[in-house]
Amino acid sequence: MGLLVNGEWVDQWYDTKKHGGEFVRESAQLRDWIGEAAETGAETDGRSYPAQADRYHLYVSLACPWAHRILIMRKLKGLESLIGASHVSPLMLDKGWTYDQSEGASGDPINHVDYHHQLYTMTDPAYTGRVTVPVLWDKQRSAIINNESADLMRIFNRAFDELTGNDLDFYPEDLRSIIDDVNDDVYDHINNGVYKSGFATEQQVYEKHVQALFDALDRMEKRLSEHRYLAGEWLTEADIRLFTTLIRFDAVYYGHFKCNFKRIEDYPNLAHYVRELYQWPGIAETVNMDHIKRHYYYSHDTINPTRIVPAGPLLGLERPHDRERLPGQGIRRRAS
Ligand SMILES: N[C@@H](CCC(=O)N[C@@H](CS)C(=O)NCC(=O)O)C(=O)O
Repeated sequence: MGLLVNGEWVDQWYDTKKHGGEFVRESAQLRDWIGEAAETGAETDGRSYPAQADRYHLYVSLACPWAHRILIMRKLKGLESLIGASHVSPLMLDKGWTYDQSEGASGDPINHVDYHHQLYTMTDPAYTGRVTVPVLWDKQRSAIINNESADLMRIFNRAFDELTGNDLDFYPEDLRSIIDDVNDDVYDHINNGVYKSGFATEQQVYEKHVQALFDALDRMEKRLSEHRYLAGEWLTEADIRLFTTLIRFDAVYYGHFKCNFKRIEDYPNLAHYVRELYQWPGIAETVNMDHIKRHYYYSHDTINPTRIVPAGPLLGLERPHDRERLPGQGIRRRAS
């Protein structure tokens, strides 16, 4: 694993020493938009490009929780025929993410690159920073349009609606303040909290983040004991953002990242909630447990030097759930 420095690839693990043993996530740098940013609730000073069929291409990892959000949005917003997708190999080693088909990648039919970092240097030959998935690629300009999953969710939620006729709204205006509050808590303490726990290189830093993670899981458990979904009766982007961490939790974060006060299976509401979302039409097809487990256990050799990938656990995600006991209305439609 590494990063680009002035357009040159440097093989280097996260520098936690610089921050007293803390993993500090770098902000995404490429933040252009598609369609009207204001309509999606976004504030951006990036440029905006038009929504067009077959102009954009998504590059993801099937292992990555941030990329997974976008695959779910692409599926539920009916964008698969308009926006193609390629996935990297689950093994992220000295050259970073690769499109090596012999290692489980899809290959790259658009730019024919071997390494994901080449997409960044095609965009900016002097790029300095981490090379992350997901990215949305503009085939017309041969450049990355945006590499921040939170932005891409909002773009997919709105920009292509006139082309697809899909008016499902995962960020309804009247629920935005609740969604924003939940997102802040979930992002800092859960989505990023598992990484801050797992990548910590000092005992007290790990303990601080793992405690904050489980305090936040307790808050979500309580919220979901009263409401079918995080923002109430409607399934929103907040649920998708929590789901991609929960679905990886018992298989990866509990063991590999030492987030082990409890499993998700031990929380009655979270356990049933994750099953409801997994069983939501289209979502199970976006979950690839083989890539998820192989990526983390094989790529992070500082944490797991033997690279043995655990055989279990058996997750039983197809088991029935009890979420119908709470009132739910599904996904909001923009017109309603
Ligand atoms: N802010 C980004 C973060 C994405 C991210 O960190 N992706 C990970 C994979 S799960 C990655 O590509 N990491 C490579 C690295 O940090 O070098 C987003 O949400 O889109």
